[in-house]
Parts: sequence; structure tokens; C-alpha cells
Amino acid sequence: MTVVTLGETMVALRGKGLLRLGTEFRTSIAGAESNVAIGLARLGHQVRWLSRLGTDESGELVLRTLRAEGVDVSAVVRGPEPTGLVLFEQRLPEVTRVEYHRAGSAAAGLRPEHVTLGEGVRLLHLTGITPALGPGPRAAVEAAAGTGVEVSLDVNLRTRLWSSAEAAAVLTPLARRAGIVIGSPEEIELVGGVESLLEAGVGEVVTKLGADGAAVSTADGEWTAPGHRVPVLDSIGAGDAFTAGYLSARLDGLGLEERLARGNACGAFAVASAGDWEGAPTRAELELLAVEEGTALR
Ligand SMILES: Nc1ncnc2c1ncn2[C@@H]1O[C@H](COP(=O)(O)OP(=O)(O)OP(=O)(O)O)[C@@H](O)[C@H]1O
Ligand SMILES: O=C(O)C(=O)C[C@H](O)[C@H](O)CO
Repeated sequence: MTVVTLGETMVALRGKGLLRLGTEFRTSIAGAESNVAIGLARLGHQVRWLSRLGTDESGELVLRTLRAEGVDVSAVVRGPEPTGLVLFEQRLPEVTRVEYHRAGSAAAGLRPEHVTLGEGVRLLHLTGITPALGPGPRAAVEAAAGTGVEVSLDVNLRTRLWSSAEAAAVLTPLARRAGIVIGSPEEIELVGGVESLLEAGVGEVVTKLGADGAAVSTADGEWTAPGHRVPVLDSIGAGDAFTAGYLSARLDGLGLEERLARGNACGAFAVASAGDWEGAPTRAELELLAVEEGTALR
């Protein structure tokens, strides 16, 4: 495996309309880390996703979906608790209401002994969501981060799971040990800010800037790359798609500007398609952003 990622994936129900009116749902899966895993797998990388799932049919859906996307699930652990559930209600193209049903989930029972990275791992991708799930998942993240494999950390603040102050206290030390830290401008500030992270030895501090694209700061300076102009259908998952693109270009040995460019390309595909990960591009599809609008590929 080239990349390993660790975190909770839930069954996702996406309302076609309003939940309170008895909407119909489309059933899929969602989880920031597995979104990144799928994004990387579609770009041709070998990636393992690690977590704990219930022995329920929801867990089967998660496994089947990730297997179908070419993500390695051979180290996933099962437990008696239910697989988590998340409900999405898209109220505006860029405003989605999220309802979590994940307290006491199987993934909340993750422990350090469940972490099996495997051989030849070049990168461990973590997010700030997993430590918010409880002391066990937090210890599992610490154990994974202590293996010596280079870490990329997406801060991914989830204020429904913990307060900003709690997140800052736990995630700042984790971020300072990472090779790559990714977040919105506010999330980067939450873990100390660009300068402080670079001084701590973080190699790349990557800031996601929505439709404006993204920026990366290293000890040698700052680079920015503009976003693509695409219609926004559903903005959830854009950050994970961006991260997959950025890390993919880095694994390919490309430079900082090309990493940002691939990240922005993947982020554009994500916002232009419905769902968390469904629109993630394959390597060949990255070229489609350069095709003239209105073109039918026939
Ligand atoms: N409206 C948009 N048009 C084009 N590209 C976009 C747009 N919004 C986001 N992106 C792309 O996706 C990337 C990530 O978006 P954003 O900054 O919103 O991340 P995020 O807040 O972490 O997203 P989320 O948490 O919803 O997954 C951006 O850096 C950009 O490349
Ligand atoms: O919010 C979370 O914890 C999730 O993992 C669900 C979403 O799909 C994810 O946030 C998208 O980044």
C-alpha cells in the first residue's frame, strides 16, 4: 500500500427534499477519509482504508462500495455496535444541513490495536474528525501518527462533535508533527497558523480557498493556484477531493504548483457533481476541464 487512511465512514442518506416533510433519500456512504481514499484510488494509487464497522448491513454497504472503488479494506475491523449514519439535507447548492447518528458507533470503538498500516506505506492521511469521536479513536490516531510514516493531516473541524477550543488543544500537537497540514484559513489558524506550523517543521501548509482555489506555504515561500469556474451542484466533499488530488500529485513527484492544480481540478469535479465522492475524477478525466464547454465526447 502506498497510502493508508484511518477514520469513520457512515451510511449516508441524502434527502431529495426536506427531512421534516418526509423526503425520499438516496443511500450512499460518506466519510472524509474514505472520500480521500476513493479519490486517490480513482487516480490510480494503492490505498488502504482502516476503520471499525458494525456487523450490520450498513457495514456491508460501506465495504462493498469501497471494494468496488479499488480501496483496500482487508484490515478493517468489525464490532457489535452499529455502523454510523449521517443524513444530508441540501438547502442551497452550497449550504447543506448535516445530522449525525454516530455516537456509540462501531468506529467510536476504534482502538490503537486496530491500526495495521502494512508494508511500504509512504503516506498516512489523518483528519481532525477521528480524534473528535472519543478517547479510543484519538489514541488510534496517535498510535498511527507515531509509526514514523509521513503524515498528512486535514484539520476538518467538526463543531457538531467538539468545541473549537477542544479541537485546537488536541489537533495542534498533531498538526505540528505532520509533514503536510491542510485546512481552510480558519482551520489553519485553529492549529497555530502558517508561520507557527512551518517553524515546528511542517513541510507544506495547504490552505483551501473554495472557488478561489488553494495556496501552499513552505519554508521557501507561498504558491497559489486559482480554482476552476464550474457550476456548483453540491459542495460537500470538495475538500476531500482536493486533498486526494494534491496528495496524488505529490506521490507522483510533481512540484507544488502542480499539486495545487491537481487538487483544484479534483475539487472542481466534486462541487460540480452530487454526493461526497461520486464525482471524483479518474486520471484520464482530469483532462476534461480543458475541453470546450458544450462539447459532447463522441
Ligand atoms: N465553487 C467552486 N468552484 C470551483 N472549485 C471549487 C469551488 N469550491 C471549492 N472548490 C475546490 O475545492 C477545494 C476545496 O473546497 P473548500 O475550500 O470549500 O474546502 P472545504 O471547506 O474543506 O470543503 P468540504 O469540507 O465541504 O469538503 C477548493 O480548494 C477548490 O479547489
Ligand atoms: O463530517 C464527517 O464526519 C464526515 O466524514 C462526513 C462528510 O461526508 C465529510 O465531512 C465530507 O468531508
